[in-house]
Amino acid sequence: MAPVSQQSRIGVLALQGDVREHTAMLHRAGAAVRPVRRPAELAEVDGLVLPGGESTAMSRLLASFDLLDPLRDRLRAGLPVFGSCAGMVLLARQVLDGRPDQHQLDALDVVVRRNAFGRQVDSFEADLDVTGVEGGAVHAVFIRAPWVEKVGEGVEILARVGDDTAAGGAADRIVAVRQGTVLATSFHPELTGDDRIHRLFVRTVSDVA
Ligand SMILES: NC(=O)CC[C@H](N)C(=O)O
Repeated sequence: MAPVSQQSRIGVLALQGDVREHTAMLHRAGAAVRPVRRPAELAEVDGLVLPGGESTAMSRLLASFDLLDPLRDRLRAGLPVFGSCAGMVLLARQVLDGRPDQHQLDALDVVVRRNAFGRQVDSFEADLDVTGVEGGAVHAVFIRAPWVEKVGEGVEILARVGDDTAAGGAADRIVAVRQGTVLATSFHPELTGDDRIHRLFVRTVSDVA
């Protein structure tokens, strides 16, 4: 098999959010990386990352850059995608506390609660076991993070985090999921210098490319 770097062209949606950080991690994970801002750029990639940032802003920009329908079409056709935080919100079938004008990509059969862990000041870090990631816990950074409130049948839960502020006692919240070639995390693996989640995604892309 040819090295991953020659096989997989992975796009990073470059409209808003932490595009640079994802780009650096994908390079480290051995992928050829392209910024995606236009339909023609989207057409050329074998996988796509939707970065962390602000999902309402990103969804508006997707519409104004004429990317919404082409992206939905490619996702329906099986384009592998990884969304972190705001990216997870965009991929979800439904968002519980989304803005009424927020567009959903509906590529992941989950219901998410946006800003579920609270506001910017409630950002936190935690060490998580993530299914499919070997070599010990993943240090996860949560910034105004969503959690997954409900998963559909084909969705695999990869990680949970304890929420000790939950009403009625501590609860476990779902913070990483996979459905086929769609991967999503509530947290930001692009910010911690640990490229194992990006490697997992690059492997997924090269398996289907
Ligand atoms: N760090 C993030 O990506 C925050 C996501 C933000 N809460 C949103 O709804 O888009």
